[in-house]
Amino acid sequence: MSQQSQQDEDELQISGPLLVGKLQESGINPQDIKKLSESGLNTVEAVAYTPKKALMQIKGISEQKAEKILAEAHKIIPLGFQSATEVHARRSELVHITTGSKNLDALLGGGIETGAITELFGEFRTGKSQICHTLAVTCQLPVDMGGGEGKCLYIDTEGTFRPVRLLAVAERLGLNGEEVLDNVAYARAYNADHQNQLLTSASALMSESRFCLLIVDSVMNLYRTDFAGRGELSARQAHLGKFLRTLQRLADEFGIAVVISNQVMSNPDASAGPYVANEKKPVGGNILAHASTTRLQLRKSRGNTRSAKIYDSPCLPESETTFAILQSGIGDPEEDT
Ligand SMILES: Nc1ncnc2c1ncn2[C@@H]1O[C@H](COP(=O)(O)OP(=O)(O)OP(=O)(O)O)[C@@H](O)[C@H]1O
Repeated sequence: MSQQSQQDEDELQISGPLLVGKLQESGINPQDIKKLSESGLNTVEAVAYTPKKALMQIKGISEQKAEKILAEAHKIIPLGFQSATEVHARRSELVHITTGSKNLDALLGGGIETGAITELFGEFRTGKSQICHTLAVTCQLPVDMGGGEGKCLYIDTEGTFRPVRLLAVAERLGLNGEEVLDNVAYARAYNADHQNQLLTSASALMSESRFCLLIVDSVMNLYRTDFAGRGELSARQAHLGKFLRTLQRLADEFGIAVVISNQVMSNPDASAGPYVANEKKPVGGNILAHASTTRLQLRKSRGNTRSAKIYDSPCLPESETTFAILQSGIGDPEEDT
């Protein structure tokens, strides 16, 4: 093991999630631990959050074994009630990752929240992918500079990932371009099943070193092509639900920020819901709406300026701001001189 990865592992063990191997000390046998880890359950937290039924779907894990594993995991990770004071103290430690734009950060209460899913939706060219590229770099900054001091995982479903855009952001921030690229783990997803499977590899990577951001750009693209037609809608939503639950689990387990971009479609029933007439709404239905902690709507404005509006958030007001897409990544309109 290299010095760097040993250091990463030590850091994870001190402050981060507990690796699933810890269950061996509780009497779970190493073969069963290997099976858990091969199914994407790389931490004790992941095991503790998994329902018994799902554990029993792992080949070689019987009901009795699943009960024993869960009982031991719950001894280490208690899932009961806690006081609001404790919740408040934990939440005040949450890190926010800067978007590169002061306006956008202020709108988001400091930046992109870790431990949660943030959805960016809007028409093409509204800046969704550009925000993702900028975040892949800013997340690597120290916490006092608006970063999360961690690496980034980037799942690209559209083939629009461009490392050269990361280099431009790195240059602006005075970071070493080579190191910045090394800290981004990239995967192109080719179909909805593959997109789902990539989360298993993502979980394994996150249990090896410190990641603080997972990007999926864009979340619905492959679902829209793999599940065409109304007849497949319920199968699509079930598949999507599983994908989003895993994303949320990873956010909880590793304390990472999850950012998903999403497309929009014309709203056939403009009178229903909060979207006014002629406005396009995000795809993915209620399942996606409920899975996203914060939903940010992006719109095109003049030139390289874009507007962003909080559409749904548990604690942010529905306000609006503007930002700019610059050669050096996301910034503010006034920077563009
Ligand atoms: N190097 C650059 N410098 C400045 N602006 C750029 C640069 N590269 C791309 N842009 C601008 O970014 C915009 C595209 O944004 P982005 O790729 O984030 O769109 P999107 O919302 O992800 O759209 P889509 O749904 O098509 O993927 C375009 O207006 C383009 O001009």
